[in-house]
Amino acid sequence: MKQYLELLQDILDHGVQKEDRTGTGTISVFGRQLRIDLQKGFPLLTTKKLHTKSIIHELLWFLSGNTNIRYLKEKGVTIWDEWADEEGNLGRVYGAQWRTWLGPNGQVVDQITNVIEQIRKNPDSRRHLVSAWNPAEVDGMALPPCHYAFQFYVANGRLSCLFNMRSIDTFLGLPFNLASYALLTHMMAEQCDLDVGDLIWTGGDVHIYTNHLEQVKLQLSREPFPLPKLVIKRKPESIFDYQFEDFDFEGYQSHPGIKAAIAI
Ligand SMILES: Nc1nc(=O)c2c([nH]1)NC[C@@H]1CN(c3ccc(C(=O)N[C@@H](CCC(=O)O)C(=O)O)cc3)CN21
Ligand SMILES: O=c1ccn([C@H]2C[C@H](O)[C@@H](COP(=O)(O)O)O2)c(=O)[nH]1
Repeated sequence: MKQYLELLQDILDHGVQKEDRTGTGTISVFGRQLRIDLQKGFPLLTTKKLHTKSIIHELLWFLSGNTNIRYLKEKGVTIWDEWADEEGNLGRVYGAQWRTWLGPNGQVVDQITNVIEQIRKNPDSRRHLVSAWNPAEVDGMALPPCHYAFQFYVANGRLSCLFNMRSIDTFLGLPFNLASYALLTHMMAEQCDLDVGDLIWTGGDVHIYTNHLEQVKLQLSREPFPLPKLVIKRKPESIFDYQFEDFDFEGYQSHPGIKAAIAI
């Protein structure tokens, strides 16, 4: 994850001060890309301890199509609490767009099922795309999608994934997002009988909140450990049947966690 640490340094070196919606203040750069070879290990940060439980449950929750935080709360995951209403609803965020995109004539589009079917049947297609950015529904969401679209690509028996983010909380959010899409790529690859290839991240407004600067410097002072290996213990019937217990990050060695306030 040298690339991630280089990105933090890049923002420190080139970022401009920018006010933001949350009133916290950021330093920000515009337009960056990271490329991670998933054959070389699982991209879980080692320069601070990451809460893998939150990452796995959030992804399973997206895949289930659910947009109420009840499931997360039951699992002890609190990362979406601040954005939910009194009933726990977030509006038609990620899960709803991935699984039940609503078409003009009342049709319901399951983008995840469709993309898997297409990867299997027509691997060379250049249309393996899932979009969470639904302009007609953005106003009803607690937070418009930050990771708004992703695309798969098959070559030499390997599945690669490119995901796009419009706005990136580089210290708190991005380590979660990288691990989440890496996990999704491994699951999709297993379901399509492919190996994993590259994970490519593209970012628009890539920022560090000004109240994360000390934490960033601490992280940059640490020496990374070797990356862990993801073990998926079984191959379920479908992408929707994975359970938390199916995943193990073998050999995950990290520096201690670093506390930071989330900008709301
Ligand atoms: N400002 C901001 N940054 C984000 O990354 C973000 C949002 N807002 N809003 C929506 C979701 C929620 N996400 C979050 C929310 C909290 C943590 C966080 O506090 N992480 C702690 C551990 C918390 C835990 O897992 O229980 C960390 O140290 O990584 C991370 C991502 C990602 N997204
Ligand atoms: O998965 C996520 C979700 C959110 N973020 C960050 C990016 C921004 O710091 C905020 C969203 O604020 P906007 O004003 O809507 O851009 O949340 C993230 O990094 N990853």
